[in-house]
Amino acid sequence: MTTPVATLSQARSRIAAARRIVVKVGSSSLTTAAGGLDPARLDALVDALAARRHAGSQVVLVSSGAIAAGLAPLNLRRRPRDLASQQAAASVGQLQLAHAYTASFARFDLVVGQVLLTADDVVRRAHYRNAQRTFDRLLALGAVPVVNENDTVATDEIRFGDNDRLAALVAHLVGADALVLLSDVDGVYDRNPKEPGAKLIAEVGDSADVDDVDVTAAGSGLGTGGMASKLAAARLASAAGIPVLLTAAADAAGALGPAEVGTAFAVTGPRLSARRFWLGHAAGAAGRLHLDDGAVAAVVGRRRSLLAAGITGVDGDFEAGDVVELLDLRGQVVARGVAGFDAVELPGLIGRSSHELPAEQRREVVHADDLVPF
Ligand SMILES: Nc1ncnc2c1ncn2[C@@H]1O[C@H](COP(=O)(O)OP(=O)(O)O)[C@@H](O)[C@H]1O
Ligand SMILES: N[C@@H](CCC(=O)OP(=O)(O)O)C(=O)O
Repeated sequence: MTTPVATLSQARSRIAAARRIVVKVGSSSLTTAAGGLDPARLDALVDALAARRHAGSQVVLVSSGAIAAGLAPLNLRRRPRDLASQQAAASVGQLQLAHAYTASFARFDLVVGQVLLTADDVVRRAHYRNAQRTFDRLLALGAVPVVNENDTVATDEIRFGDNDRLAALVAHLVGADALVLLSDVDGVYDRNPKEPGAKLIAEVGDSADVDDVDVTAAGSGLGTGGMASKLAAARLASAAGIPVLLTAAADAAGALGPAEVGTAFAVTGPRLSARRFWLGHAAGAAGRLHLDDGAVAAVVGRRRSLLAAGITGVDGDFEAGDVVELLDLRGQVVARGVAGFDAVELPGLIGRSSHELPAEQRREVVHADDLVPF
């Protein structure tokens, strides 16, 4: 169904008009049930991306499927559970993916560039600036960046965990105008879509509106995240000013044209500066600071710096410059920030007022400029 842009919801018209768009496709949409890439589906996706490119938009593709594509060549019958076997499968499958995209985009004289990222690459300021520069240059040169998690080197601690989240982070990193999540289901349903009577939710004004939706039904078994990780990614992007469309990969041509398919998420917050976005959302806090109620009120309520006097405990082995989580007395994460001290220095300082501390230690434990309250 094609609708004139003027009658589309605000989210849908922004997605239709987006100049720079990040599209994420899940494993289940690219592979056969037995494992191995499905060339027909991959080509159909690339047809839709190339059409959008030729209509004047810049496109960044976040593609899963490395692990699934590596199963058949390694004679693995199902997705392995242990990290080392997943990494081995991804190492084989990523080459197949890259080759398949290179050949498929070449049908349209489009060149692809591979970008493999770990969560660490986007949590470290110098790394994310490098990634940002690479994306910008690839796009300026007319290439289509094809992104995946760098599965072969990512350990549990530095994994994004799922590519839905990676896609939301990349959408912010590249300053995208829209994020499109393509899956094997054509949108968010009010319950397991396989249940009779399940209804598609076409528009989400505030992602809290879908907090109560049942997303526990398992997906294809080839992907990782399921619907819960897609909703979390949509929440992350829409809160940072990026509208999101979630639909089926089979509807990619419609979703990237002005067709009214899937579930559209309106933006719920302003664009954040790159620094504050990464601080708040990038994975991998290196430690935790426990705050008393007064410190929570100062940091979250009044946007003040965190001083040693309001800290009741310290966990983790972090260094000054690392990202840490700030927790209230009930154990809820209330903010994230950059530590101003190494963890080993803090036990001697916490709970003490500034005037009790030696001059060289009389400074903020987390400066307000380096702090993102939730
Ligand atoms: N409320 C819901 N609405 C839509 N899909 C849901 C819902 N709950 C569970 N799902 C399941 O989520 C699956 C999509 O997740 P997943 O298999 O991880 O996809 P992908 O490989 O595209 O990342 C769908 O196959 C669907 O069965
Ligand atoms: N990096 C992994 C991605 C795993 C993942 O998030 O899969 P999916 O849930 O299908 O998007 C791979 O390429 O297999």
